[in-house]
Amino acid sequence: MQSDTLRNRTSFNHTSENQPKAIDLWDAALTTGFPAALWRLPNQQEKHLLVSFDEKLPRVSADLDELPAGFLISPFDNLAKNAPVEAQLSEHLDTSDYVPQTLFLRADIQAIVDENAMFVSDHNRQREEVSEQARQFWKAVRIHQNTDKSTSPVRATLLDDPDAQANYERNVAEAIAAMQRGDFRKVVLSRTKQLVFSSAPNAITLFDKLCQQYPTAFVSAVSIPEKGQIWISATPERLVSVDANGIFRTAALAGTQSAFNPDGTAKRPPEAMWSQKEIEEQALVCRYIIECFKKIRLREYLEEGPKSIIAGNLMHLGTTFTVDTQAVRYPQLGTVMLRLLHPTSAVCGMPRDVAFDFIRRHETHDREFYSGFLGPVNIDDQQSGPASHIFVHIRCMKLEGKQATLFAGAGLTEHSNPEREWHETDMKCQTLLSVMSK
Ligand SMILES: C=C(O[C@@H]1C=C(C(=O)O)C=C[C@H]1O)C(=O)O
Repeated sequence: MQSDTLRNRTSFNHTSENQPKAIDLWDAALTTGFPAALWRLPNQQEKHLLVSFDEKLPRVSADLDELPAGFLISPFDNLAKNAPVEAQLSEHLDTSDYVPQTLFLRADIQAIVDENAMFVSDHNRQREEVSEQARQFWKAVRIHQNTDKSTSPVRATLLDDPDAQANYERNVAEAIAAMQRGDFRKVVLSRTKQLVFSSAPNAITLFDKLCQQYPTAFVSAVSIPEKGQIWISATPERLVSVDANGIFRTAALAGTQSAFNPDGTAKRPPEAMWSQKEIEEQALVCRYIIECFKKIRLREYLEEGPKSIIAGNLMHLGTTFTVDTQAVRYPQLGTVMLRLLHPTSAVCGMPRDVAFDFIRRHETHDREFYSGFLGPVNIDDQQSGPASHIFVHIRCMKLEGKQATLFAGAGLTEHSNPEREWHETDMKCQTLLSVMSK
């Protein structure tokens, strides 16, 4: 197969011999050093894969209206490194001193994989511009197609940090004291957990297991060769979506409990009991979203919830907000809300700037892409037109060869209990850990 034969959309039937599979495209991207993203939207079967021919990814501002088809991944702190926190969080940030940190993987090759076939299209900018990259890439695909993929199972070992719990609980206690003094109302403190594998695991295998185990999550694997990292996640939290019909969606998710009863049976969401602390915590996220709508004087939103929502091994309280951008004549709503919403109080706190500063002073790890956002932008699926689906990057891990770092946080209010919050972050780590022992 020559790249020349791949104009716009080519379909490969999995049943015919010697056709590449998604794993061949993914492995070829890894060996040629091209960035790649693999994802599956909530409640969908089809999987998507894209490969970008930019070895160093462009840093962009997350403008859903301007960007071509691709995939965004933003760190938690996605603002100017050189601007003070107050300036960064101000709505009036002068964008001329602003160095965007959001990475953009342009869809130079895009594949949609469903049960029977794979459809590949190339969005080559100027064909000549990337013809050498395309040649290298398809050559690598052919090599991978003919490579035996049977690998021995990889074992994951948790690296114990004996001080981690005490350090986390001390920070939580300080946050509670600050909130009792009235310094702020909510903050999300996170921690990490380190793992080492017996050999570098294949991200696609983990991705497939996550897709199977969490049908309602946004599951993704993003390879960023310039950082030597692959980020893998199964997040339940939608930040901003604008579908092919111009329907905007966002959600307020907070409050956490196990989705199982102590006897191991699954809880029924409508019967879940929530404490006042959790109800307030989630209400703060709703209020934050409504404040963002108020800033742009948008009143025509549909609010549904809060309802108990299953997210794998956990249950959360969630409220969804929907706007018909065509009816309200606000086509840029997705871009504007993305800018206003991130970081929401589901991952930062309230008031946002004070919570952001508290996190910066207390967390000893860099959150990097954890609690940032990620997702496809202006990507066409098989039926409708282009759509963008951006999610909050939680329930995630960073893979660097054989090493993995899991990230998890818990929303704190003045009524929090440090030990319980630690336990909550442990349950959140289980979302990914549970597929690694299988
Ligand atoms: C911060 C995380 O999750 C967020 C915090 C929650 C909470 O504090 O109850 C619940 C869902 C998410 O909005 C995480 O998973 O790391």
